[in-house]
Amino acid sequence: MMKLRELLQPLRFEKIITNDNPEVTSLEMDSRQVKEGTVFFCVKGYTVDGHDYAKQAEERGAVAIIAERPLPVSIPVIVVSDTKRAMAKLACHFYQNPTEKMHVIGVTGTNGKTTVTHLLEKIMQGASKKTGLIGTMYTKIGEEKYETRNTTPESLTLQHLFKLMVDAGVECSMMEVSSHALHQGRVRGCDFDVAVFTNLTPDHLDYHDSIEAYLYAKGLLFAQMGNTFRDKVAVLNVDDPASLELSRMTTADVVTYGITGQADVMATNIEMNAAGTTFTLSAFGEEVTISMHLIGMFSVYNALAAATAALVSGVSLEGIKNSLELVKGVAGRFETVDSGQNFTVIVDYAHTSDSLENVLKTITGFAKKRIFAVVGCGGDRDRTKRPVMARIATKYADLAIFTSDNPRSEDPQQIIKEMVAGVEDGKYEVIVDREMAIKKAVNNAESGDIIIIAGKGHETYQILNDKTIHFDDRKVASQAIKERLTSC
Ligand SMILES: CC(=O)N[C@H]1[C@@H](OP(=O)(O)OP(=O)(O)OC[C@H]2O[C@@H](n3ccc(=O)[nH]c3=O)[C@H](O)[C@@H]2O)O[C@H](CO)[C@@H](O)[C@@H]1O[C@H](C)C(=O)N[C@@H](C)C(=O)N[C@H](CCC(=O)O)C(=O)O
Ligand SMILES: Nc1ncnc2c1ncn2[C@@H]1O[C@H](COP(=O)(O)OP(=O)(O)OP(=O)(O)O)[C@@H](O)[C@H]1O
Ligand SMILES: N[C@H](CCC[C@H](N)C(=O)O)C(=O)O
Ligand SMILES: [Mg+2]
Repeated sequence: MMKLRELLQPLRFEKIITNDNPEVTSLEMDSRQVKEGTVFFCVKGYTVDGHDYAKQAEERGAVAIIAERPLPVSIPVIVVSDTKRAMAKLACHFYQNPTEKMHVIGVTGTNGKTTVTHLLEKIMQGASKKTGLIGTMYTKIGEEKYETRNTTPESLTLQHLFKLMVDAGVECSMMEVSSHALHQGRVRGCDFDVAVFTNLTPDHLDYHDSIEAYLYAKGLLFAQMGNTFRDKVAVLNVDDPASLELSRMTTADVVTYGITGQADVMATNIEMNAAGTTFTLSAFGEEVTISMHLIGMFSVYNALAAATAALVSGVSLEGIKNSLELVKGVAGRFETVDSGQNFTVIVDYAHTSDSLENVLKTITGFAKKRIFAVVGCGGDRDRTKRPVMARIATKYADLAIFTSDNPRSEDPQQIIKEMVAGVEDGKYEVIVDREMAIKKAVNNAESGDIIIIAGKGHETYQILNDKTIHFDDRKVASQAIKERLTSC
């Protein structure tokens, strides 16, 4: 709680005309969440204009409104030039700059953010730190989970979550920082101690105008670490050419990791099989051998990214090894479904061309028989990845089954048509209904075959035009396997 005038103090260059000084109980940008004592921020969105909800906010008990123009309400309206900028600033002030009170690690990049933050969570917990985590699947404070709508929430939610973490005694917080969030300024005011870059490959080109614009958005995380030498560290993937550009955008110390290029933290002697991966991790003149359950070259990169961030955060190599070796996996990422069948079923969150190619290459490395790939592409998302993902699926799989993955407002048949346009060679079938597509793969698999069901991972829903239905690839696959086994 805070008085209005105190809340507005950080707005140094805005003209504030009000003599009122009510008690402020909360900050909201959604009129439907407004309560008695709320300060409501009017944000011009991609769908509607929050200024149109000022009256509703007043009726629900708002005590003041922050907006970009005067509004016909009887509570004070503070007119600012950019509501979102003011919102991030006031959120930090209202919640007492929580990120300055913890060690905060931000992770950005096209693929691997959820995995790296989860690996880091385990490593920091192994080092006896109380942890917080914000990302695609949930926000976690200690072991308690909170649902969030976006991978990286809007500043008001974000600062509130960080405040809850501080109150709960969290010492180290890991968060995924999406390019959308960076571009929209959702993380303004966050005091990142370490920023990690995983990789940059094409995605979200519906939102960002070009791959350069996409990279620029990612770069904001590193630029945002400030321009003074303050013990900040940028952890960059030396094997990804985008890292060079990112290093130019930051004044933080740069610590690199990699496999092929020369880096500060390296993985060598990599040996992989279907059960796990062993490699030598060397860093600053020391080395350890790590045997982890995660598989695939991309998992070695994720382990390196997490290990490097942990090292620069003060965790020992031995501690990192011990924690990484305990990790069984991350939900929905290369997660196997075992319901007593004699073939392998893997559910994975690959929803970009690069991630799909990575998982399929990994599977090809240990497949002894056929590979079935059940793949779809999201509606209202980057259309350029559709033909590429279909081409990759047919290149590596013996049979690709194209199906639906959250068609949202689009016609699922049309999405699949755009996928099919990319097929150059190889066998594919189209089964629009995802359940039927999974059943087809399960019913056709024989002993030793591998089915990869890609795109939805941990998701427990399918977003259709007019409704969202419950849908869990792991449950659907397990059910299909059981039905097949009982019918034999
Ligand atoms: C394109 C995009 O980023 N949209 C985000 C944006 O929504 P929007 O601009 O459409 O909001 P809007 O519906 O127009 O509403 C504008 C304002 O009016 C307010 N409003 C609206 C209705 C009402 O009755 N009363 C009211 O006050 C809203 O609360 C809001 O303040 O602001 C919302 C609130 O912060 C976000 O939840 C929403 O994310 C949507 C759900 C989304 O799908 N975003 C994706 C693209 C995204 O951000 N993804 C990244 C991850 C990507 C990745 O890692 O691969 C992420 O960080 O989640
Ligand atoms: N380092 C990596 N390089 C390439 N592909 C990866 C990497 N790590 C994971 N993947 C693939 O990407 C998928 C998504 O991984 P993860 O959820 O960790 O990424 P993310 O960056 O959090 O994705 P999102 O943008 O949806 O939040 C995995 O299921 C796997 O197929
Ligand atoms: N963070 C990603 C997740 C995509 C997951 C996939 N299942 C889809 O719906 O396209 C996005 O919102 O673009
Ligand atoms: Mg994620």
